[in-house]
Amino acid sequence: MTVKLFEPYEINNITLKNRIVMSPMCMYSCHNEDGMVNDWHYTHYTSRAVGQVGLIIVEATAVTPQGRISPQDLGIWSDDHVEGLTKLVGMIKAHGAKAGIQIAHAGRKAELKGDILAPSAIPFNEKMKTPKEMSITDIKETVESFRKAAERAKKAGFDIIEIHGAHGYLINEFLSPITNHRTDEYGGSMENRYRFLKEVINEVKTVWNGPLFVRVSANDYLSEGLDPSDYVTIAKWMKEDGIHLIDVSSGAVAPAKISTYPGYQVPFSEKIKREADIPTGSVGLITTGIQAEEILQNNRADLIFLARALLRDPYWPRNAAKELGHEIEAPVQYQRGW
Ligand SMILES: Cc1cc2nc3c(=O)[nH]c(=O)nc-3n(C[C@H](O)[C@H](O)[C@H](O)COP(=O)(O)O)c2cc1C
Repeated sequence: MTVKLFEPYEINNITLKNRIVMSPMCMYSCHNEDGMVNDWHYTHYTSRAVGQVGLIIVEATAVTPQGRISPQDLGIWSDDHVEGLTKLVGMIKAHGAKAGIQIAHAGRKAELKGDILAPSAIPFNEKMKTPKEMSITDIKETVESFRKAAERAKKAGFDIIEIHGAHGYLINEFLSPITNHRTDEYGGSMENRYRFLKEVINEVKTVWNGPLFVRVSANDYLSEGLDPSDYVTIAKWMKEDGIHLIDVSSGAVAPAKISTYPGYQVPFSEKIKREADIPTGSVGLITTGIQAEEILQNNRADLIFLARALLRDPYWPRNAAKELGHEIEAPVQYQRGW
């Protein structure tokens, strides 16, 4: 039986050399609150490319200054960001990985000075600021900022764009009835709550024809929130709107107690993949090659997204290959010691 984890994967004319994806992870490492890439980012991302990860997705990168989660987040809200991102993409690709970027807006979970934005004026918890309810102008401007971010990502040479629609940030806040109490065309029915994401997708697609992913939180873990069945419907709409893959995460739209265990989000990916008939990525406590291979062999996801496992071990792919009895070529520099 071939080892699927190390088979190439083609998506919308881009070929990944294997199915291993570095999941987006904020590094909160910008200096001067300017959103600029610095040496930390070059080293951090390039070392995972050297470690033979197939696709590196650069962390949640803010489409507006107000859309940062923290002042140290990476930014893509200005043309000044393109130069550093171009160098980063070049370094990632020089080591054989494809480069992706997650474009994001933090919504009511921004921990910043000044106004923060959300579909409705409901704070995340009692310690956080009450956001301003977005006007139609705020909505239109934010949708446009996603398009401009995509244009800059294209200029920087990224292969893949992922829209951050998960974890209780702005897009997730529009989708969930817990955080969206609007009475206009952006609130009420699920179709109306999807409208903001639909507009972001359509706007991004005016400038981007490469692979386009969306990360979702497929379960709010609260009875009044969304569940994986709702996300099957949303995934069908996203497929119609031209999304190529759904990266399936969960939670964080509102405080909720959940228990996590190895592969706890895999069933959500499996359900969306089967019932909406769209490629998915699975993420969450996937730590071994055998676990990753089981998910792929049983068609429960198309790509394996790894976060903390790759923080601990940039050479995770090499170790997973050993575990699965599969040979992968070492980078030239390591051929004596791989
Ligand atoms: C330090 C850190 C930063 C993260 N930042 C992001 C982010 O920028 N965007 C995102 O969608 N998820 C983010 N996540 C979530 C991860 O991408 C991933 O979904 C989660 O950690 C579960 O995967 P794991 O069990 O492999 O770590 C972050 C996680 C960590 C540990």
